[in-house]
Amino acid sequence: MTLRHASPPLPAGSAVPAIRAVGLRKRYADVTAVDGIDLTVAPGESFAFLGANGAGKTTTIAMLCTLTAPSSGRIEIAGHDARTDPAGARRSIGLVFQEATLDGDLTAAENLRFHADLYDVPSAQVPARIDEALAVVGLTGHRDRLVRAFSGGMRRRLEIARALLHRPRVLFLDEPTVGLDPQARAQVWHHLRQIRRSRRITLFLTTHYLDEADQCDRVAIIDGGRIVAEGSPAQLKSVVGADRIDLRTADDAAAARLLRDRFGLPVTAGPRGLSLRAADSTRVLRRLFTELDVAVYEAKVVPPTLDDVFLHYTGHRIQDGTSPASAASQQADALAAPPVPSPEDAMRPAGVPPSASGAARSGGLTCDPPSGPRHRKRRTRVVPPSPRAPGAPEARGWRAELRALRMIWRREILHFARDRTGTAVSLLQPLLFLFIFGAGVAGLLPASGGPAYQLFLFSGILVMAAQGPAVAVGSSMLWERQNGFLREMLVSPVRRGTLLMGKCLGGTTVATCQAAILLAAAAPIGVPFHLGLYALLLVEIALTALAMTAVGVLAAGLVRRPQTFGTALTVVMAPLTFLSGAMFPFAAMPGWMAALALINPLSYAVDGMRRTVAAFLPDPPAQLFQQLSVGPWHPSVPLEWGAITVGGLLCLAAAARRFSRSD
Ligand SMILES: Nc1ncnc2c1ncn2[C@@H]1O[C@H](COP(=O)(O)OP(=O)(O)OP(=O)(O)O)[C@@H](O)[C@H]1O
Repeated sequence: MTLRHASPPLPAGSAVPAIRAVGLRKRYADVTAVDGIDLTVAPGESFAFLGANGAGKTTTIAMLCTLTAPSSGRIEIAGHDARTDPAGARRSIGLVFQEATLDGDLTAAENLRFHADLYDVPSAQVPARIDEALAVVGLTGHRDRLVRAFSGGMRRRLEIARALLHRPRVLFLDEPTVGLDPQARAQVWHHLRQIRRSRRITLFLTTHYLDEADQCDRVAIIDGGRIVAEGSPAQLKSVVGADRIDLRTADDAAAARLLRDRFGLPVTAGPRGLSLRAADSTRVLRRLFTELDVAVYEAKVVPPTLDDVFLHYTGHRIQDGTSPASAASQQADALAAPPVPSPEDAMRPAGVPPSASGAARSGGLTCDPPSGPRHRKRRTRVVPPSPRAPGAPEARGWRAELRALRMIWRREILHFARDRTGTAVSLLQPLLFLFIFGAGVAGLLPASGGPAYQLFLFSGILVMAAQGPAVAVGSSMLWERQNGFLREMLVSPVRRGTLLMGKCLGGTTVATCQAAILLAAAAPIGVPFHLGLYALLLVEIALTALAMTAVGVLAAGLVRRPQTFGTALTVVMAPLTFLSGAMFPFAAMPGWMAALALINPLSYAVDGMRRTVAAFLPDPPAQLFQQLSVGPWHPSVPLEWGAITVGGLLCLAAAARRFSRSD
């Protein structure tokens, strides 16, 4: 049975709740993480979701923020239906994730700028908003420092600043202070209080810290995926009602016996003395000092806390750690902390469940029917569609999407420009192939070409240099998923297709730049200097990079872990490179290998570039520069590049389709 204090009436003029969820449920393969949650949060309210580890807090917040699709149920954020108008819902929310989701390789200001562009904050306002957001969280002096050098508390404050930048109506905070030291926690809360004072923003936070929940207007206790109690901290505590009296006496055993037999009060003994509950603690204390035949050294009255409320409704204390998902862990919790009976429980007739007595006692409570399978159907309500929230921004147009695309692209370029070591290392392999492997093999082939072998190798080296960083975009997406940054993009109102396109264009540009650096090696190995040739090679490198980036992002949609992606990449790309004709001519391949080369897309890129180089050579050795052929037919160069481009675009479409469906 769920006990709920009636939600406060919405403030005048705000008919649209900040958050409304009805019958929210999320089922993973073998776990029901959220099991039928209904809640309404008014604009300007602060609302805490209090629950132990695994209770379903993060899953609920992920659904409310449109990051995870509910298995069933309905969500509205500031009047926007999360299913039919996810962009509207996303524009209305700011989210501070449980794990840091900042880009450590960007500065604080760059992280904020990135966010402003994703949310299409008017360009003219962006510098002032960045200054303001940094000032609100006390980070003005750290504006141009790389975030990777920030402490945990500074990162969390920067995330709060970022979440506020687009002026959301609702700020979601998932365990905002988890892992922070007490000083950093205090700072975060100081800033949150300031933000609440200065803006009429709705705060929705999940926490398992009681003091944080205690500061909120309303608290919902979640256990096993269900809300078991909801109300203001004072209302919830009033359900427990009784104060706790901690006693130190001259003889605890005798005192406990007397308290039970003479006073009729259930007592628990602990390492720090005796504990009992009393609704009228003042009267009980007076009796203790006058009527108990055992000396009382110390008596401490502790008013009910949210932990007592939590214990009352869940049967375990929140500090006990994980939510008891299984009967075994429930037993362990029960053993670790047996529930202290409240006075109502003590007075309750046998057979009446504890929460029923609480409901009977507390005025102003609303009581949902029990949530067993028989009753669940009756709880499902149909919520009529809400009008659009007043002042809600217009739907995003193509300009906003273009702006986001440019920013995502720019971030890739910034990473590339700052990672000089990475660039140097990835250029090393093709250079080693060209100058060491190439020079060595050239010595073996004096009759068929000699130094011409390096000319032959050159196109393969260019493809290799473009292909590596291009495919690696898939790996970077998986790392971003793992370190959380991808969620910053996914929770924004930007279309997923735009996010993917931005990553692809960024990857294509970086890969093209890397391979273009190798054009500097063209003259030393004898490629004639001709601007037309260099321009053609640059276009071909870019087409190769685009196609391989698309392959990379498609592959990223098929695996979950970046480590798996890295291994798969080595296993797949090494044979494809050898089978592409990059290092030996098609004519030298045995029949089975030549057949495989024909179905290898890299072969067409290598062949296309090689034929471009050959067209500018005065006398290319025929044996080395033999074209790729399907029987007697030689595909033309435009056909080869057309096939590569179409193949790349098909991969991109498949990747976009997969990306738009993933959580
Ligand atoms: N992607 C997933 N696949 C399978 N089970 C999941 C997934 N995400 C969450 N769960 C399960 O759903 C339940 C609720 O998890 P959730 O992360 O929402 O809890 P929480 O209250 O946020 O816990 P914490 O305080 O530790 O973050 C847990 O049993 C968890 O193992």
